[in-house]
Amino acid sequence: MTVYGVGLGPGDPKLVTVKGRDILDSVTTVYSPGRLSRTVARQHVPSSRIGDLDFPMTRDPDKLRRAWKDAANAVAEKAMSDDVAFVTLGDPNVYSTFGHLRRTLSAFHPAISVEVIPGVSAMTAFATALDIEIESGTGLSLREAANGSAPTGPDRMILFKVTDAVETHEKLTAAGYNVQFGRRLFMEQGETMITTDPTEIAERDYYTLAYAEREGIEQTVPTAAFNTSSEESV
Ligand SMILES: C[C@@]1(CC(=O)O)C2=NC(=C\c3[nH]c(c(CCC(=O)O)c3CC(=O)O)Cc3[nH]c(c(CC(=O)O)c3CCC(=O)O)/C=C3\N/C(=C\2)[C@@H](CCC(=O)O)[C@]3(C)CC(=O)O)/[C@H]1CCC(=O)O
Ligand SMILES: C[S@@+](CC[C@H](N)C(=O)[O-])C[C@H]1O[C@@H](n2cnc3c(N)ncnc32)[C@H](O)[C@@H]1O
Repeated sequence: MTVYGVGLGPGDPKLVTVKGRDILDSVTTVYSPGRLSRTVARQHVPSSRIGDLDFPMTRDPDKLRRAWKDAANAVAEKAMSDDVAFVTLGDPNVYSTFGHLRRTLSAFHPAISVEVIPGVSAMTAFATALDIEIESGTGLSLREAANGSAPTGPDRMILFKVTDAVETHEKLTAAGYNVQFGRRLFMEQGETMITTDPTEIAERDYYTLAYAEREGIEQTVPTAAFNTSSEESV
């Protein structure tokens, strides 16, 4: 049988894909790595079909390996007879626990088939919330910026896990970036926030992103000229 990795999108149950919802309807058990993804899954699945697994949020490699072996064993046992799903917020292949599950299954249970249903990642939800466009010809890098860190280099970056917005902002502006923050985007749990002022989101909240754009970069797409030309609109 199959283990489906289902991306739930940023949090709004209506942003779950039709295919993702069909899979959630069809499987016998839906596993989730945390409270928020479980809450979203619960909008589509009765609690009797939600599975129970324990995931430590730690950097300790021994603890992580032990927990993932236990989790993969439990999922694999169920998947001997049934199709099951493992949900994640956003997309399963973007900075997600699903990678751990897939690697552990392939190491210890190679016969189990795994299929991924993509989801609306926080990064595309963020572009929409900010009303920015990743124009043709431009690059965009994904980075992490936990605990006040501030990666630099690329012209445009989306930073995940911004847990100290004030310190990250200070470092990025010193390095020549303009920064915007987004918190709890397209989620029903908590208030959505978009701001350029890090003091408004000084309190730690894991569900925070930053968009950093190097000052002075130019738009190169042909239609950008319409914003400055004297051509008449109709
Ligand atoms: C250790 C730490 C370091 C760090 O962030 O680097 C870390 N998470 C931390 C905190 C934390 N995590 C979460 C909350 C909110 C709780 C709440 O409020 O409900 C808080 C609390 C807080 O921030 O206070 C929720 C959460 N996180 C992930 C998912 C699942 C998913 O999305 O798949 C969900 C549930 C989402 C849902 O509901 O489903 C996923 C990941 N978290 C990881 C690491 C990676 C795993 C380890 C590894 O692979 O090495 C991994 C796999 C990937 C990654 O994040 O790269 C840091 C420790 C604190 C510190 O010491 O600073
Ligand atoms: C472990 S990563 C999971 C990313 C997810 N797989 C995705 O594709 O969006 C968790 C980070 O994603 C970001 N994130 C996920 N959902 C979010 C949301 N609705 N609003 C703001 N940030 C979000 C936060 O930066 C959070 O620290």
